[in-house]
Amino acid sequence: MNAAGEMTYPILQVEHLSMKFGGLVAIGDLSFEARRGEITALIGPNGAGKTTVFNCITGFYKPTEGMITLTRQDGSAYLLERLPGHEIAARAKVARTFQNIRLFSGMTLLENLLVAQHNKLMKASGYTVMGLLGIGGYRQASAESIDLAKHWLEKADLVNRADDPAGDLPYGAQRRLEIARAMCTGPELLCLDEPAAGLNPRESQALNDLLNDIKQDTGTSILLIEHDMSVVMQISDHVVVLEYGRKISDGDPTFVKTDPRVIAAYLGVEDEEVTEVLAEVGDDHVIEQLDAEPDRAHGPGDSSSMMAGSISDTIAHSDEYGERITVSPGASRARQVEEREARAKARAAEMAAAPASVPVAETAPDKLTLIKGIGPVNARKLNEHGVYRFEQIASWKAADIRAAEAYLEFDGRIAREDWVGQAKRLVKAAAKPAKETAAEPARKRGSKK
Ligand SMILES: Nc1ncnc2c1ncn2[C@@H]1O[C@H](COP(=O)(O)OP(=O)(O)OP(=O)(O)O)[C@@H](O)[C@H]1O
Repeated sequence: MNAAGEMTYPILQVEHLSMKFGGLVAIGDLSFEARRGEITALIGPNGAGKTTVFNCITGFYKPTEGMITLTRQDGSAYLLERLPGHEIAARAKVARTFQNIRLFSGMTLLENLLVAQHNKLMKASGYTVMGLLGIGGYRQASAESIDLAKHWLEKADLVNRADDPAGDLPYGAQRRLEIARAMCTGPELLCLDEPAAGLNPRESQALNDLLNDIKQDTGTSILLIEHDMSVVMQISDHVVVLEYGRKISDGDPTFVKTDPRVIAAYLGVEDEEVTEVLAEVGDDHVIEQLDAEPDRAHGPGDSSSMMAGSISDTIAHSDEYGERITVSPGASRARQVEEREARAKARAAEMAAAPASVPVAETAPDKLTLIKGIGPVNARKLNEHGVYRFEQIASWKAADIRAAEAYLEFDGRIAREDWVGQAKRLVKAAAKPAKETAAEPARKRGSKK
């Protein structure tokens, strides 16, 4: 309910959305809302499932499970997962842009915006040649379309180039033209897939201005996928963060920016980078939270990355080498979680108590930070638990990895970053010069014979 006492429904409600591609679960039990008249950003690392969510909303994919409800200003509601793609645009009034610019590059800017209004013009023509010749409402509709196109060219700061081919525009201007074209369809929800990708700071600013204009002047709600945090943080009213197809944070930009789950999981950065981000944020509270136990209030906490919302499926993804990675066998059953954590803690304690396979005192410890993914903070934590050597990490079995992940609160990350493989390679590299040195005299002796 708003201040005037009217019921206000979110424009978009995504409920328990799942999308599977064969055995791969790209989205798992995702729920979030986009509020009317606001800019909602959907962010997350590469492969988090953002574009898949867009594709489900705009009818490119039919979700495996879940419900996507769009409620228009007049109160009419549409279940988008049941509508054919073209009706999502025409009836539910959802428009979108793509990660890769899709303009008619040989047509002028004005023509691009008129083509976007093709459906409206054809309707006005009554689908007859007579209509196209100017009888009936066609002439008026055509004039209105030109006015609308000019209006959006002005808003996008492109009116001076109305008669140039779209392909001649600089990249940032092409992005704005795409948005202007989408606005010519009169959407109530505008979905933008990485509109700031490849823009320089000046172009990013022009984009921010255009999106703010759209929000303020037309009341159009915007759903935005974006990697450029300067855009996200400046213009969004609400941010939803995904990781591996699941929601890990949801709130206003200030909340999300300082959410340890986002810093640790979304940014997926080295410890030192996390520390830098925290230093920038200047929030001791966040640092305390990172050191503390998972925050159960924000999710079932079945994993150390503290995903919000329960999930009944195993989430799996391809890594960069095309291998499947199981992210988390999700279950919001607290008991199971506690048992698993207790097992992991016991294993971590065993690891700490067990004598290191190489006596630490005899040689200097290895520089664990050479393993990608281990920063100084976690190297210290590992040292505290008796792990000093690449050899120790190289010999980790699945249970050790789980224990270390539980201890470092790095759910799935150690496996994903293949610390064991990295450690093995480092052990091998360290052994190499020694072998070569040993082989050298033999070779020399051989050559004398
Ligand atoms: N059509 C498809 N068939 C099979 N797998 C797919 C398909 N579309 C997406 N995926 C997989 O789903 C997962 C999510 O992909 P998606 O493109 O939605 O992520 P994203 O968050 O948009 O990533 P990026 O930021 O890199 O664009 C990835 O593992 C991807 O490989």
